[in-house]
Amino acid sequence: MSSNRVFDCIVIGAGVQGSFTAYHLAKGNKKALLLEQFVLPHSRGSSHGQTRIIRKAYEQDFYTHMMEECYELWSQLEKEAGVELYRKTGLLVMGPEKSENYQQFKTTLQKNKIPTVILTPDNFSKHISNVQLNEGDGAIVDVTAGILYADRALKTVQDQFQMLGGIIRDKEMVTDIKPGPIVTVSTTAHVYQAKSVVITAGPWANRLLIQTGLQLPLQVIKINVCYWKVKVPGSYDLKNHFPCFLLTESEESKEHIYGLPSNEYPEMMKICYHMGSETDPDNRDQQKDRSDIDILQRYIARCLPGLHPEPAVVETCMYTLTPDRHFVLDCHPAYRNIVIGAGFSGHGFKFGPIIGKLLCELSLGKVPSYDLSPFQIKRFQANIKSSL
Ligand SMILES: Cc1cc2nc3c(=O)[nH]c(=O)nc-3n(C[C@H](O)[C@H](O)[C@H](O)COP(=O)(O)OP(=O)(O)OC[C@H]3O[C@@H](n4cnc5c(N)ncnc54)[C@H](O)[C@@H]3O)c2cc1C
Ligand SMILES: O=C(O)[C@@H]1CCCCN1
Repeated sequence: MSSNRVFDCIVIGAGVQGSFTAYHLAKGNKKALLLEQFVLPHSRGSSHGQTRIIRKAYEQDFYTHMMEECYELWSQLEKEAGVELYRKTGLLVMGPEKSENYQQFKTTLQKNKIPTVILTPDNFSKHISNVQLNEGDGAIVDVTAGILYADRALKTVQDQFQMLGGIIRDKEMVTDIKPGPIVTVSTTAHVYQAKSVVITAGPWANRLLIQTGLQLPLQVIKINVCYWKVKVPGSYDLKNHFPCFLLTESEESKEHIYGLPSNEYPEMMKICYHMGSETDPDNRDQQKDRSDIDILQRYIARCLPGLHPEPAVVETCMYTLTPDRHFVLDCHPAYRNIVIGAGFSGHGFKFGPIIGKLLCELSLGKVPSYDLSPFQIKRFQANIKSSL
């Protein structure tokens, strides 16, 4: 095989996780190829759109710990590329004061000494206008949180990868993976070989993994990304320091509702429901369920009086959920040189730089920088399908 088809590592899928993995490989002077089935940039996976939330507020300590370094890596990338990717806004976490989930957020923030502000029903409206705090709800602000400019971040990391000598081939769908000490990867255009392969295929992960005899318990869901028009200009604006928010549960639902200050479209706030209906990633537009939008409408009419309770714009994105909502970051159980990054369960974007670093370490056979036991495949033992 000609040397321009032979690599140290091939990364399959140029979403946020694959792009950061490729970038870390190139930074470590590895010859890396990043393959993408669609023409870049595209909006058919999980990493498109202008914004994502970045936060240290989490229910589990291990995510908060990873975010400490991750903030530094985002900032390094900003400096390296001379591009602004993060804007601090704070994240207002609200939820029934006595509920387990709200208490987990609060405890993790406080235990890890993350800068916070606690709001009480008495001083809430002095700090946050145009939001009705549910009766019995607590409110705590993760001051470190903010917005990541997602599309810009994706382009930046792909550009940096190429500047470091990395190769991206888009419009090349991987059609076959042949495991072995040297892995052979066939696409719709060529055949390549590499010492290791990283699969970061988002909602299509199981489609690729089946070729290696493995199926993970992943569920792909469609998210309606809704933008709501403000009644009074400026009232939920980034410029007026309106924060991101996350509601752990409400009268309307046990699932999170979350929002970002108006930014991408003038005077529209992005508010979404952290759940959706199962979909086939190639036919996601056929999934027309809008019960999530009904839940949002009811909440907005009740608690966000400055918004019209009708979505003005609805876009589409997908989550790939694991049963416990924790990521999969592991080597293939039968082939140690095939590494899997999957199941980011609707909260993986902010971790891109650290996930890229970890997947790169796994692909090089190095000891990973963090304890990856929460992310191992063997936790699914009971519901894993394998023909191995
Ligand atoms: C509405 C919404 C809001 C979110 N909000 C947040 C947030 O606020 N904060 C946060 O941290 N995270 C958030 N997330 C989650 C985050 O965006 C995802 O976890 C992350 O984008 C997943 O990235 P990925 O690289 O795994 O998947 P993807 O972006 O889907 O990338 C996978 C890529 O693999 C390619 N591919 C698949 N199969 C093949 C093949 N056979 N050959 C070649 N290429 C292939 C696909 O085309 C795709 O480009 C949100 C997600 C959604 C949908
Ligand atoms: O990862 C995040 O920060 C958001 C929180 C709410 C649900 C969607 N993802």
